[in-house]
Amino acid sequence: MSRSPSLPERPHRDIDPDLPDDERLEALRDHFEDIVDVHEQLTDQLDEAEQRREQLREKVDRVERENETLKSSSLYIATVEDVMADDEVVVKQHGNNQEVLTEVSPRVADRVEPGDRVAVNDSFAIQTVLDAETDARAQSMEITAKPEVGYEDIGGIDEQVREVREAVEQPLSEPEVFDEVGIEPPSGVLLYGPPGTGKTMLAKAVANKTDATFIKMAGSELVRKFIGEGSRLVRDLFEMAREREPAIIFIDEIDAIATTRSESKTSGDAEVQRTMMQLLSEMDGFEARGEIRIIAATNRFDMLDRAILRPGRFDRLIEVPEPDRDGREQILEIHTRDMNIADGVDFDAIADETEGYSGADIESLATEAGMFAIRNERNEVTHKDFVDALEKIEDDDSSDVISSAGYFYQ
Ligand SMILES: Nc1ncnc2c1ncn2[C@@H]1O[C@H](COP(=O)(O)OP(=O)(O)OP(=O)(O)O)[C@@H](O)[C@H]1O
Repeated sequence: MSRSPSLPERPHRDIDPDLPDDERLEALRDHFEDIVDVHEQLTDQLDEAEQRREQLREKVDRVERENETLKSSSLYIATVEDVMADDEVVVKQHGNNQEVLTEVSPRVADRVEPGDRVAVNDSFAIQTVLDAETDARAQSMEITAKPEVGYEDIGGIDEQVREVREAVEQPLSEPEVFDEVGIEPPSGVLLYGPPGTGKTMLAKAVANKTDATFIKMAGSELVRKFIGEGSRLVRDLFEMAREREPAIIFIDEIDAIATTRSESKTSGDAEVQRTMMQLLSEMDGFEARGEIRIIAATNRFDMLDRAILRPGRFDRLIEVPEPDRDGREQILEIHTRDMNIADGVDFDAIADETEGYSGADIESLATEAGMFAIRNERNEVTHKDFVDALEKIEDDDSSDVISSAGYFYQ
């Protein structure tokens, strides 16, 4: 930044009033010349300041224009391959892998390095450098080498457990069975039903049973701001799975990228559509009898784009409903396994009282009952604690604590 020039010294002269007239006149003339001199210097400085102001205004206008372009036009994601002299770089665009020699906006020129992920505009000029890709990958995927959930931890959905084992576990553990019979196992399995009913648990339990890495990604994570980013994440997801075979890919909230869209085709919609197409093409590309299985889940089956349900895609649909009375009792037993339960706790009666509760709601109920025991300085949980917990939950929020009650999903 340039420093503002220092001001000229203020002219000052002591003129003795007792001097003869001609000498006083001479002194005043000198003083006047000093003043003219300073005035000229100040005028020069003012001109310079004005020029600088003009330059700054132009710069502000340019930045504002660039900002507007950045905001208004679609940007594409690319990776920098090579940085050359004269602010030129080679970038490879995600999505089509096109390599282009392009220029960098001077604003970001000194920050661009090979390997960076950048956003480019229609003419491939680099507009901005994005966060490190590793971070984006790490943030959006949950990877567990061996999840600690077993089938015995899941209550009330035995039929769904059986179906998942057949469609996901068996192709991984006994692929030869499918070979011998000469059929392809289902490509993808879609679990649908209200929230908190055990869909994620099911996927984790299969991974545990088959010693497969569990890789979870939420559909909402795949809906990205920049063009090409969602499809890139989908590619990363499958790449990650290939690196860690055997693997179970679990895409939660698949509706975020696979809903039926209205007539309006905004660029955001088109991008979501592209992400879904990338997912389908990755699924088409992998070996049905291979070591990677894919499970998706949704609470909004009604909104799904039917294209994803075609054969070869998510072609095995498994509904995971709210637990029935017996299911609720089983889930209660599972979630109280490690609790110090007093004699006389009547799970049968509690199951009757919890109509509309999901598995997750029942888990909260058990925790709440335990809290009542602690508040009363007991280490045993009594039937009354469960009754108090039920009352508290109903009082706290009769509408949304029982999240799955009346939830529309089909
Ligand atoms: N059937 C069940 N048996 C035992 N526990 C359950 C069951 N369903 C849900 N839970 C409990 O609720 C928690 C949340 O369940 P989970 O994440 O599997 O639900 P989900 O169906 O995937 O929900 P969402 O649709 O909101 O992702 C589990 O960690 C578990 O403690």
